Amino acid sequence: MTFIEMLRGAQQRNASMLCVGLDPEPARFPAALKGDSTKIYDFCARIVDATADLVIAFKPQIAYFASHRAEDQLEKLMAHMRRAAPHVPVILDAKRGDIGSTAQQYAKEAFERYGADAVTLSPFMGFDSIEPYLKYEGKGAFLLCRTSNPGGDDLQTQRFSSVVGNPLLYEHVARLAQGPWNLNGQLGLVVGATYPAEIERVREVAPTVPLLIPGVGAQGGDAVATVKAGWREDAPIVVNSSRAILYASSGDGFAEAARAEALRTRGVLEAAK
Ligand SMILES: O=c1ccn([C@@H]2O[C@H](COP(=O)(O)O)[C@@H](O)[C@H]2O)c(=O)[nH]1
Repeated sequence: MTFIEMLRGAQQRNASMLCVGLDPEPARFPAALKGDSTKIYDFCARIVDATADLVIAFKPQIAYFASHRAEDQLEKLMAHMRRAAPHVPVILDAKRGDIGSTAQQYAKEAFERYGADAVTLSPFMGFDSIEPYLKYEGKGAFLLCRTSNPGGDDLQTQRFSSVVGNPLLYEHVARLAQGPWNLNGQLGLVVGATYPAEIERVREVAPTVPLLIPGVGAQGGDAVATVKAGWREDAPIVVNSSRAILYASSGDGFAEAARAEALRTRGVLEAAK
């Protein structure tokens, strides 16, 4: 099954466009696990088990594992998600971008080592830095387009004057992902929930690619405006929330609190369709 088919399947089965982001910070774990980086797997597996029937996808952010030398726990978590929630696609948030030969290694890491269904990529180095990922049939790749952080303005909203029509850089990325770069329908775009007007613009330029939309929850993005701007029957949107769900409670009932927050967020998103 391809990544897009998995997304559509999970969207329907779980009536959801919510993605739970797995950004484990041991310093924020509940008392029994607090500060212990050997418990990253245990913490994340509890969150996965508590929310697997509520999500369109899970999104582990690789830096939260690598910074604790916990790649082995990420491998174990990927295997757990595959076993416990086989219908839920996993997007590895790695934001890779490098020359082709190195990109081949990153693609192998994402799809073979970790078994991810999709990966996030920076398009900054051009098509030959993306191509190695597209060789993995059925896997997905989300290109950074209009990111959720304020610094996104530094480049992404600048005019690209050498291209016909003088598009903004993020509009140009959207156009490439909708058309010439999207050889086998594997590409999607990352657009921040903190910029709903730009989500709407991206949807005009790229009407049929899936959008990964981080920024609701801890970053304060507007969930309702996000759905109004980006949701389409025929092109999934994947709205990510990480910290607001993971750390909904710092008590022993953290997994139950995470489920309650995921249920609430899913409800807000669905009601805005
Ligand atoms: O534009 C972007 C791209 C990626 N992210 C990632 O999403 C989550 C957001 O976490 P919250 O706790 O919900 O704020 C995190 O992993 C980022 O690296 C993003 O925020 N914005």
